[in-house]
Amino acid sequence: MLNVRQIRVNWSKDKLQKLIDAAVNQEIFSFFESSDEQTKWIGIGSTSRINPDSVQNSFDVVRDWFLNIQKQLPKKTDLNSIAVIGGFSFYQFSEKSKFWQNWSGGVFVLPRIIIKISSDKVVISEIREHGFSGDKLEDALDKIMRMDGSSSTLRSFTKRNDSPDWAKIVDELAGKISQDEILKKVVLGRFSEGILDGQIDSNKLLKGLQALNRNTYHFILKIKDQMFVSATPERLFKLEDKDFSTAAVAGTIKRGDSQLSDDKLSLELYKDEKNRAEHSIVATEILSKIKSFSDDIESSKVPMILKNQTVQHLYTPINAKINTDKNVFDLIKIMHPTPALGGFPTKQALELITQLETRKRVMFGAPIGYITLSGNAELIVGIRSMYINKNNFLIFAGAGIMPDSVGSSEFAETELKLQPMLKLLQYLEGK
Ligand SMILES: C=C(O[C@@H]1C=C(C(=O)O)C=C[C@H]1O)C(=O)O
Repeated sequence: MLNVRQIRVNWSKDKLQKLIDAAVNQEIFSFFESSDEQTKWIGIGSTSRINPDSVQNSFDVVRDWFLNIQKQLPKKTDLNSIAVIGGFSFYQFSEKSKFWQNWSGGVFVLPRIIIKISSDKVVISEIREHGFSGDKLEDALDKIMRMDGSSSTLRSFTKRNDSPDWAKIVDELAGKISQDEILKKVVLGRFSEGILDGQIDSNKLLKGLQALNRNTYHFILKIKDQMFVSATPERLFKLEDKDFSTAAVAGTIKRGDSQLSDDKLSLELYKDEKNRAEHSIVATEILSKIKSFSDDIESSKVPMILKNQTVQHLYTPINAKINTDKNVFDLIKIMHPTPALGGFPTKQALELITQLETRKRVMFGAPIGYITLSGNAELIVGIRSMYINKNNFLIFAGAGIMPDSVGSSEFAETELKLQPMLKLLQYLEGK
C-alpha cells in the first residue's frame, strides 16, 4: 500500500514560486505547464519509477505500472490531484540506445511530492511507500524551500557540425514519394548534438524555457544526470472524463521581422498548396483515428495559424466526446504517431524514418506529459526539445517531406525548429 497526504493551499504567487524554485533544484524533478499557462504540475522526487525496456511495448508496461499504483492508493485519495509524469518512446519495440541508456524505452515517475496548480486551486500531495515521519506536509515543504539553491553554471556549449547530407537525403526522399502510389508524406528528423562545458542551472533553465517560448507547453523531466526539456506547441490529446481534445499542427513558415511581414507570411502559409496538402493529411488522419472512439466530433473546416517564437504553423483544433470505455493508454495507442510526426501511411513512413534517420528518436516526437491517477491526461508531442545526458546534449527537429519538398528549404525549416533549444542553451550560457 502507498500512503498519501494531501492539502489544498491558498498561498501567494510568490510563495508558490519559491517552492517551484526550490523544487527545480532537486535531483529528480518533473514539470508540465500548458500553453495557456492555466495548468501546471510540479513533481519533486520519485516514489516509484518505470523504465520500460525498449524491446517491450512501453504503452503496456507503463499502463500495468500505473494500474498497480492505482490499486495501492488509499480509498479517500483525491486521484485527480496526483499524476505520473514522463514520456514514452517514439517507437514500440526498438533496440536499446546507448545514448539514452535506461531511458531507451521512455520513463515515467510517480513523484514523492506533486503540486497541481489549476486556475481555481492548488493541491499538494505527498505519496510515500512507508508512513510519514511525524512532521506535517507543510513542514516538509518548508524544509525543501530552505534548501540552498544550486550554484551551477553553463560556461559554454559546443555544437557539432551535424547532418551534412540531410538536404540531399530529403531530395531523394521527395523523389521517392513522388514516384510511390501509396506513400504521401514522411516526417524526417535531423539531430543536432554537442557538449556542455559546466552544469546547467535548473532554475535558470525553467525561467528561460518559459520566457523564450510563449504560447507553447513547457516540459522538464530531470532524473539525476538525464534530462528531457521541451517547448512543444503540439498536443497529442487532452482527456478530461469523456472530453477529448487535440489539434492538427502541420505546415510551417518562419516568423516575420515586423507585424506586416509576419502577417504576410501567415497568409502565404495559409494559401500555400504544399503546406495545405501536408496539413490536410494530418487533420484527415487524426479525424479518422478519432472516429473509432467518437461520433461527436467538432473541428474547424479550415486551418488557423499558430504562432510560436521562431515559426508559425497551420493549426486545426479538434474536440470530441468519447463514446467507449477506452482508457488513456488505449487512446495513446490509437493516436500515436499522427502523420505530423510519422507520415502517411504510418507503417511505410515509419520504415523509412528508421532507415534514414541517423539516431533513434526515443522521446523525441513521442507522447510526453502527465496522466492523473483518475485517468485524465494531457499528452503532448515531444518536439522543440532537447535530451541531456551528463555533459552531452541532443536536439531533434523534423519536417514533413512531401513529393514537391526541396531539401534546402526543409533544412532551413529544421534550423528554425532547432532554435528554441539552441536559444535556451545560449540563454543558460548567459550570452
Ligand atoms: C517534427 C517537427 O514538427 C512537426 C512538423 C511540422 C511541419 O513539417 O510543418 C510542423 C509541426 C510539427 O507537427 C519538429 O518540430 O521537430
